[in-house]
Amino acid sequence: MDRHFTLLVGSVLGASEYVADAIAETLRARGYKATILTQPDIADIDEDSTWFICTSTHGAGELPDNIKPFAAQLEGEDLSDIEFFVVGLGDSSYDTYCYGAIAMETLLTKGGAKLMAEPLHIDVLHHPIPEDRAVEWLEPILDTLD
Ligand SMILES: Cc1cc2nc3c(=O)[nH]c(=O)nc-3n(C[C@H](O)[C@H](O)[C@H](O)COP(=O)(O)O)c2cc1C
Repeated sequence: MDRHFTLLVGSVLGASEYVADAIAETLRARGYKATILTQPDIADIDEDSTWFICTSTHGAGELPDNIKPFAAQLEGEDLSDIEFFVVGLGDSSYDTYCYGAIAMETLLTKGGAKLMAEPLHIDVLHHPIPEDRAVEWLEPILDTLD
């Protein structure tokens, strides 16, 4: 019950930040601690916390600029002590749908981190209020956690 989540946000236009806010609110309502990092840096993450990636995709399947340095920090790191969740925002009209979220998942998994639930990819074409979809996905997962 004393789990601490660190939300690691990748966003250009702010939608993923709204989603991270809603996730943090949901976590806090359950008694968990939640910290949001909008300029994620490995040095700022509480070492006992569960990581919660929340990122959109921009460009041709690229991560938002604000999370790129963090992604670079993870290259080659031993992440075997890390447990993590992933929520990605994307638009399914792109061939590179949710590639940013997939890239983060791949990096973490490569480092040995443990994925705690099947990632959620939110298609903003079909979910005009992505934070509602994120909370709907998260609630039943939290029912089974700890
Ligand atoms: C210039 C541009 C490029 C985009 N490229 C992709 C893409 O390659 N793949 C994808 O799934 N979504 C893509 N999107 C959709 C965004 O990921 C989506 O609008 C998301 O909600 C933006 O979230 P943000 O406000 O947190 O950045 C793109 C959007 C824009 C404006």
